[in-house]
Amino acid sequence: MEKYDLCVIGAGPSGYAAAMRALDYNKKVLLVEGKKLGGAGLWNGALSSKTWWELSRQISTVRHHLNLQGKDMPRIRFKEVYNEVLNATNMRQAQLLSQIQYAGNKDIDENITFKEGKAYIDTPHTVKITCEDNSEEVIETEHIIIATGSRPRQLPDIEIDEEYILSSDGIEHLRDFPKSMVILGAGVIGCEYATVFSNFGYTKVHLIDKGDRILPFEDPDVVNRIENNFEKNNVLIHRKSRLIRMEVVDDRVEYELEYHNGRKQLFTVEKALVSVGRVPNIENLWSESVPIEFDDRGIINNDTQTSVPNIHAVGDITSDMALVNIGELEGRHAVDQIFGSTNKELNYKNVSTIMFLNPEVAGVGFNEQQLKDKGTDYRVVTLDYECIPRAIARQLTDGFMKIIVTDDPDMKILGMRVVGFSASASIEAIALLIHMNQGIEQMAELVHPHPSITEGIQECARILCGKSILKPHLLKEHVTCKAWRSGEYVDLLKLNLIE
Ligand SMILES: Cc1cc2nc3c(=O)[nH]c(=O)nc-3n(C[C@H](O)[C@H](O)[C@H](O)COP(=O)(O)OP(=O)(O)OC[C@H]3O[C@@H](n4cnc5c(N)ncnc54)[C@H](O)[C@@H]3O)c2cc1C
Ligand SMILES: NC(=O)c1ccc[n+]([C@@H]2O[C@H](COP(=O)([O-])OP(=O)(O)OC[C@H]3O[C@@H](n4cnc5c(N)ncnc54)[C@H](O)[C@@H]3O)[C@@H](O)[C@H]2O)c1
Repeated sequence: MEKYDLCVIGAGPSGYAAAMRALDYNKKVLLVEGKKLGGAGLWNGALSSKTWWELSRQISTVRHHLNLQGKDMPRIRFKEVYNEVLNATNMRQAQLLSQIQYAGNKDIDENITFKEGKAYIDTPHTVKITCEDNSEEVIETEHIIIATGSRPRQLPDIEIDEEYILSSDGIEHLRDFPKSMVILGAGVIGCEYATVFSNFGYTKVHLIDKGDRILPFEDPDVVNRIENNFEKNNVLIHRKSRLIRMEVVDDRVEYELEYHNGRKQLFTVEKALVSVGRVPNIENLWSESVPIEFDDRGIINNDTQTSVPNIHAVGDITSDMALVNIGELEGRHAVDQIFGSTNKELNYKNVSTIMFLNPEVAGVGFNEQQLKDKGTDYRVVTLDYECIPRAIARQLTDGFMKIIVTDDPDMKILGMRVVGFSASASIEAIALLIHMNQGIEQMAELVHPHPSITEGIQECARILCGKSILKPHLLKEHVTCKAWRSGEYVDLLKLNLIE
């Protein structure tokens, strides 16, 4: 029986990051993958959907410029776009694979073996691997990391056939851009694909959520901007209604809504996408002799360690945020816990996120909604992209940024949201300041390159410090500065409290 220091089950971003970190400790590592190296970090997931988004943005921009000149856009074929998506995912997979092949070279100290097959934990120290040809192998290991990820959640009354009613795993089964598509679930995946399909311009998108608004976890000012742009782009957002049924009838998707006033309405579209969250892949993973505790949100763990001391769980298989950066963080942390001497606990307070919408939305730290729920007072400054020279030069002035700080003289940064072009790049500086538990003074004083989007952040910081170049009381349409105190907003500009 082959023996390893560590067996990592699942080669998505979390498992891959864990395996690579174990090499830093000169350990003998086995990485097992049941489907495709890269997991949802690449396939039907993060990289593929972002490539769809980037391509859809380019097409939408070209169409806009051609329209301005009174010219028609040539027809873009689905298959050609799909091939570009495939090139991107293949390119990334080849990189990941080449690292493994190099590290698998027995002549070098670091040693990793990659096996394709379904892993099953027989005992806390033995793992059975079943290959596609049904051959089986059992290996022995000191430690195990479970990184088997998640899959789309299904609803009991709606059958996903991946032909007419799709999950996010089925987008690539499409043969052409559908003329119409309803998206059920207006969370991150639903809104990102609504953006992609409406950007390409061939699909009339309908959007439904069980909540009162799209992206229910985001602040209303952010959501309003995204909703307005959806509607400008011909997306139909169903409001004040609930879905009664959805089924395939005569090769089309029929769905019925009931509105708050009791009225019912029937719609027919070509395709449907169901994006109502994801569920952890915990089935058929361990035997009864391995008492791993779990609930319907995933494997229960303490700082990645499961109820079986030599078995850790990381990434989407746990109930923490389902993101590539979180999976990688957890994968690396688990290895440090196992082989290192760290006693630092994982910290999710300062996670940067980005949603690929129209425009993109980046965030770090708390939003206003979360702080209000916690009962925390704060100050918040917002600045329109129309005040940022780089955005003007790019003619992408649709957006705004807001910085949220503590409501005291220290003005420690609590969070930030940026809605607009290059949003993700601009939050990094703020993420660092939060990490360092710093106030905004540093940001106000730095010399930023010009023209850059980060100059907008600098101006926000200066507004809060009362020393801005753009005087907020003279630019009231583009700048707000207020405090949330004891359950209501106080306008800091009106009261002249900051200048
Ligand atoms: C459409 C979509 C878009 C997304 N966009 C983003 C984004 O922009 N940014 C972001 O940060 N996150 C994004 N995510 C989330 C991100 O993809 C996941 O959080 C991330 O992939 C989780 O990584 P993981 O390694 O934990 O799991 P996965 O990526 O799901 O990988 C798990 C792997 O384990 C394998 N496996 C399962 N069971 C077994 C077994 N028994 N034996 C062997 N192997 C097994 C699976 O085949 C899979 O390859 C997106 C997700 C989706 C679906
Ligand atoms: N850019 C990114 O970082 C990115 C992109 C895509 C996915 N992801 C990750 O993948 C995860 C899963 O994405 P998701 O969009 O599937 O989940 P989600 O939790 O973001 O959204 C699910 C949506 O479905 C709605 N919903 C649930 N049940 C419903 C029902 N019966 N009828 C109608 N609506 C219903 C919810 O109200 C919610 O708005 C995300 O939480 C995120 O962690 C991240």
